[in-house]
Amino acid sequence: MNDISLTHLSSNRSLTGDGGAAIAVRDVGKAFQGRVVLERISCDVPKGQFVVLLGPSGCGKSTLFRCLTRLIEPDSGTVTMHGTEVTSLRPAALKALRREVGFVFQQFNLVKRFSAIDNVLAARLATMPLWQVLLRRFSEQDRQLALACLDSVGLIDQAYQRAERLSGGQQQRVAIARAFAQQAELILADEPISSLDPESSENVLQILQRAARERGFTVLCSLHQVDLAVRFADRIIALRRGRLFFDGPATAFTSDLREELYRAQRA
Ligand SMILES: Nc1ncnc2c1ncn2[C@@H]1O[C@H](COP(=O)(O)OP(=O)(O)OP(=O)(O)O)[C@@H](O)[C@H]1O
Repeated sequence: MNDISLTHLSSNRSLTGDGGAAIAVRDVGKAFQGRVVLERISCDVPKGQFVVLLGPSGCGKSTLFRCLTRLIEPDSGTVTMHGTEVTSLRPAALKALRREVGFVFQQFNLVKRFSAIDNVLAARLATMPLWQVLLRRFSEQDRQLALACLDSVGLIDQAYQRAERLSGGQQQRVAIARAFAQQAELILADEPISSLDPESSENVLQILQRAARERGFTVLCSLHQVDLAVRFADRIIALRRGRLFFDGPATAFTSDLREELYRAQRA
């Protein structure tokens, strides 16, 4: 891999880590038709860490996830990302902020008939002038970056394969490579392994973990698999019935707490 690609593979922030929060959530509340789904949630996602959001089905994970970039509008509270208060942004600024976030979805959201590299290059469209977009004229530098991103998820040999011919795990890795190519500081991965087999799941989580540890990305990822969360995450945020249940290092999320989190749901 050449120098250009290596340079561009890190997120824009310093790898030394300056502490502080990439995302600060303060007193966020949300109700649907009068039913409270999130109750005054406050938590931080520290810069450069791999943070997993956990909790039983229906506890409000997706709602909180979507409130972060206002795909769902919170009723109250504030969300701040890298010092910008997301909750007070006007539509154009909000749109620009969303472009600074690498989203990874459960269903990959790839263009199936495009090759892996073209899907990754799609991340560069927002930075290109319209005429280049229309002609799909990507610069050599963008192509090198896309190849480097595919290489970093172990898919360099599949770069010109159509997305629809790749396995689910491979497609999710292309989606992660696309988020890398965006050079966003923050990756939000909403249940990225829920449709993958165990081996592919571990592979994807390893890639996200390395993105934080070795490249300085901040990664927030919602999961259902507690064991994998404890194994891979630096930090865990757990919700129970719309309230914050746990927010701390993964090593402090004991088996008793795990039991309690899910017992509460059954009660
Ligand atoms: N648009 C909506 N309108 C009404 N109720 C909603 C809406 N979105 C979510 N809910 C409700 O809010 C609660 C929390 O849903 P949410 O999807 O955030 O939970 P979750 O923890 O992500 O669940 P899962 O793990 O099953 O995906 C659920 O009871 C759900 O039915």
